[in-house]
Amino acid sequence: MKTIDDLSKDGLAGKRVFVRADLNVPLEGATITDDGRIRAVVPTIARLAEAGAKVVVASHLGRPKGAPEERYSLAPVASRLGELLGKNVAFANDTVGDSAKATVAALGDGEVTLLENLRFNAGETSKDDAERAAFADQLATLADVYVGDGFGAVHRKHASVYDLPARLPHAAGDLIAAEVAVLKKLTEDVKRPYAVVLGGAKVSDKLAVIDHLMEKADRILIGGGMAYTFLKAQGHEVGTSLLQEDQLPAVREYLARGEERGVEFVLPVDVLVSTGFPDLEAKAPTHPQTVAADAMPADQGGLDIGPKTCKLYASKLADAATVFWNGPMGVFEHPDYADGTRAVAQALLDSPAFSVVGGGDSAAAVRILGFDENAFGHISTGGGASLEYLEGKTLPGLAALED
Ligand SMILES: Nc1ncnc2c1ncn2[C@@H]1O[C@H](COP(=O)(O)OP(=O)(O)O)[C@@H](O)[C@H]1O
Ligand SMILES: O=C(OP(=O)(O)O)[C@H](O)COP(=O)(O)O
Repeated sequence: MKTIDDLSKDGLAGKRVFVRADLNVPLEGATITDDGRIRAVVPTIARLAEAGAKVVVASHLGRPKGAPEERYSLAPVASRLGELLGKNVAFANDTVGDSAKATVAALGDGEVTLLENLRFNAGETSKDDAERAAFADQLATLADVYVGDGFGAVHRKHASVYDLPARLPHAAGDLIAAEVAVLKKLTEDVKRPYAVVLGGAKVSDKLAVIDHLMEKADRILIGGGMAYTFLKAQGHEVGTSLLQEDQLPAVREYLARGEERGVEFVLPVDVLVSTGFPDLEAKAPTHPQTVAADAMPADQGGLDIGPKTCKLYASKLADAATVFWNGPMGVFEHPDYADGTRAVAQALLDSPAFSVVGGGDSAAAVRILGFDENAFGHISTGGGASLEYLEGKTLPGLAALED
């Protein structure tokens, strides 16, 4: 992959450089609750601006369905990016429309603009090659050079990630280069025992990587929204919990294969349950009950791992030499359901293991719960992206940056 150093050889002053970042940060209303993903790409943007480039930054936020939705606007991110860069960031309130064209045309050398959410355009995520290509053609008119630095989205075959770099001279940004350097080590020389902790809410995406992880990991600990498909596969009631019904046969097969191959699956022994989903903005107390994982009431859902599970998971991480963790153990955004995630983070710090924490929300959780991010081996900005990288897959957004 070419780097910014390679691009710099031809000079960047006066060139419009499109930076595909992952600025998909957690928001409560218009308040950014963790700006880690913005800080992670600031060095790349600052460096390009210092070289005199006209920097056009673009990202997705959340999962809007191809049309504008106010709650997924990147406007709050433009302000924060400006504060972190120490310079004004002009915000274009569309992606390839009049506002974007005018804002980019008005950029002076060394100035920065942020475009509105790429996913407000159906072409960004379309499975139809021609539709994606048409959107990439429109994006290409806004730039002379492409820098891919949205590591968290490199596993997505999306127009700005995959199709656009084919249309412009391109290189990897400093964040992608740094992420790949660390994760590459985990694919080559992993010290054992190797434990993987999986949780979070993107259950279908992440269940798919377990097949391969079983070839690599000695132990797989399951929490968060992932846990209930496993508990159900074992025949337990999971009430109103997140459940990937169509994956039950696959999960049963994983459990059977794990037993055969000596890969240990560690599942919750107790969980916190409640009726309904907690209000993450008001954060009013919800009085959850702790129940055994095989005795969940049919009218309630699991929102965190329980105290016995926290102890069990800490013991399974204490003697690991390498740990990869993606996905919070519960709905950590609400204080009633943050203890499981806190316990796993603490267990990683107490363990001598080299620990990699990956994922927008996992990384945010570690910081929001007050842990020192520098105390972990590596905090990756990508969850699905790092899991698929570890799987050995060709990631569209990395392949597109190759020469
Ligand atoms: N039991 C659960 N039920 C519903 N959502 C959950 C549960 N456990 C965790 N979550 C949610 O998972 C989300 C993060 O999932 P995900 O996006 O997969 O992680 P990451 O961004 O780290 O890859 C958090 O917003 C958290 O509230
Ligand atoms: O948050 C992200 O991924 P992650 O939750 O796996 O870390 C990325 O921004 C990708 O978002 P997507 O999973 O909606 O494509």
